[in-house]
Amino acid sequence: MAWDFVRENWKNGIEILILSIAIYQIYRAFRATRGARILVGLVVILVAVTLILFQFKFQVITWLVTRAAILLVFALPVIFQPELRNALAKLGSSRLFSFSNKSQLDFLEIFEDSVVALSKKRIGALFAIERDISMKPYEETGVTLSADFSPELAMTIFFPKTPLHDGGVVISNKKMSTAACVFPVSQKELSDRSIGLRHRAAIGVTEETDCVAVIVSEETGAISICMEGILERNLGEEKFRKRMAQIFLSNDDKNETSAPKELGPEDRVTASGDRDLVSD
Ligand SMILES: Nc1ncnc2c1ncn2[C@@H]1O[C@H](COP(=O)(O)OP(=O)(O)OP(=O)(O)O)[C@@H](O)[C@H]1O
Repeated sequence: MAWDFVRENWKNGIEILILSIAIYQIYRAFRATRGARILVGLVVILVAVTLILFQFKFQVITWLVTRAAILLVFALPVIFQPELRNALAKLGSSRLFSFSNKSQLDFLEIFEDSVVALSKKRIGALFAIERDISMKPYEETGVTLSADFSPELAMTIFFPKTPLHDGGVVISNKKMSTAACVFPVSQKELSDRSIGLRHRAAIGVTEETDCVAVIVSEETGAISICMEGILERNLGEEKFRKRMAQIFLSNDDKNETSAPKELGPEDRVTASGDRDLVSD
């Protein structure tokens, strides 16, 4: 009996499973976005109205609601325009910036050291490391540098009251491409009201592109990483370096990554030590 039931309905079971996974994945992708709230609101109104109409059988209102539901289908791409744009851009792009060789690994190490030095000196900073999606629209808001990354330059740019310290630095292909860039400030309602504009700009730019933002808080010196609009705050030095390696060093680079990690601290190019530009 039970076997017959399974034989007759296994296809329905698989269908339900596929649909559940798809709906859950869509929910996961969109739950933190502004569009999700609008959609939930619309769906709740639609379900409530449908239930009322089903109960009372109002013909004219039923006709109107059915037409409105069709309009909703056309409205969805507009409501989810930022999310769709992001998803399509990710789909159509290829990986241009992966740390796959020694020079790139060196860059990562210098970058980490610079961020740690900025943190120790409590110099507020915001970096956006470009990956697959172009950051051109944000680069256009800033001042072109096209300079090799160096701890000295990072310090000079973000040193308070200098002309370029306001805004973010875009790092593209291991170079500091632009400084003083204005990033989109996230519209997401943040539970933590203490999160200021620098961190919100990091959330905003990583919501719009696939870049990795690294933030140093001027107030506390805390280092944070932001990806896909998710902020990982107050990472200590060790955790910051570990997360950067996890993000940028893919599995097939393991052999190359292990070598520099074995170097002692004296072998590293540090922003403090010899290269100290700004006194504590
Ligand atoms: N849209 C933006 N794009 C890039 N940088 C921005 C943007 N808005 C603000 N900033 C930067 O953030 C600085 C102000 O930071 P604010 O104190 O509001 O933020 P915060 O997240 O609390 O950071 P901190 O912990 O460093 O104080 C500005 O001086 C500017 O350099």
